[in-house]
Amino acid sequence: MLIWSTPLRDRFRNLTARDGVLLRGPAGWGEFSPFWDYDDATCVPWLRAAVEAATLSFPEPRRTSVPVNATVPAVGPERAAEIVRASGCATVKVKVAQAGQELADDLDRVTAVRDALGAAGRIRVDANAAWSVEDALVALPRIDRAAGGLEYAEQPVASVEDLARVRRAVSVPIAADESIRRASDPYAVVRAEAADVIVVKVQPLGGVRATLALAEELGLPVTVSSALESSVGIAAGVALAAALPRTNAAGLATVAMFAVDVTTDPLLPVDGSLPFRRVTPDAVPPAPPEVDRAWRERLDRVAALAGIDLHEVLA
Ligand SMILES: O=C(O)CCC(=O)C1=CC=C[C@@H](O)[C@@H]1C(=O)O
Ligand SMILES: [Mg+2]
Repeated sequence: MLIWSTPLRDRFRNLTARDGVLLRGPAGWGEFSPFWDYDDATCVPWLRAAVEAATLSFPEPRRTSVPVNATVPAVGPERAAEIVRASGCATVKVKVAQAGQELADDLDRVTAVRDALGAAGRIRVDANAAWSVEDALVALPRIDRAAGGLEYAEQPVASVEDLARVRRAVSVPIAADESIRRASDPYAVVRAEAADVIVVKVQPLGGVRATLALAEELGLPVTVSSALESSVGIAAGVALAAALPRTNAAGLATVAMFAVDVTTDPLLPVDGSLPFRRVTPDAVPPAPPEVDRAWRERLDRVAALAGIDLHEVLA
């Protein structure tokens, strides 16, 4: 077992650092890295995903690489343009509706992204459920104009009912993220016709196979996205995107946000794509002792809750 920790280059999801556990099993390495604000029960599918990656091979890929989006946190316009240019990606996801910021900040950021990206690239935004319906109806048409057309808006509002309301009222396509990965009933999005696209993530949805099955049942166009994993976890996201019949540009270029990765051969985009491959952690940035201890205790608690004997599974 390896425990890693890295600072982030820019604040993201109110985080300035990211850490997690890497587990080695007969098939390779798996990652367990639920965010610290998740309780133990919520972490059970995250552990199942790690165990799957460590014990089973990835499903047969339909493609050897997957296109990815650059991810722009709620930074100022100059930094946003710099991230876009450095990424080489033709699709960019921009965070909007950050607490403490104004719509003007979102418009400046999105305008800078369009300038840096050029006319041909796609721009999507993610509000992480921060708007009310009223806010979304004001903000989305203005951001759509500043972007010169949005591919879609991810989780503009929190509830499935409100997503459906916003979707009916604006011309911008709507993607559901939290309404899929944090929901007890991901099918509610389909029943309510609340989204044009679903965003899926391997760890919160319990692994590559479980997520493939869910995506097939939901039947909507899919964007695979990361949970801000190290390259080990990102490899499982690439495996999912590579196995899907069709996929939008995936939100898997997030190792670029890390100051340090766990490998000397990180999964960073080349010409806007990531290759399908396993990752071996050969340069793990160690966690401070208290973080290391907290992960070991958390892993034990979640494994007990999940009924998983890690010694047996990973041996
Ligand atoms: O999708 C991307 O471009 C990057 C990943 C990403 O945005 C996220 C990763 C981890 C946690 C989430 O808050 C966030 C998201 O909301 O999609
Ligand atoms: Mg999201």
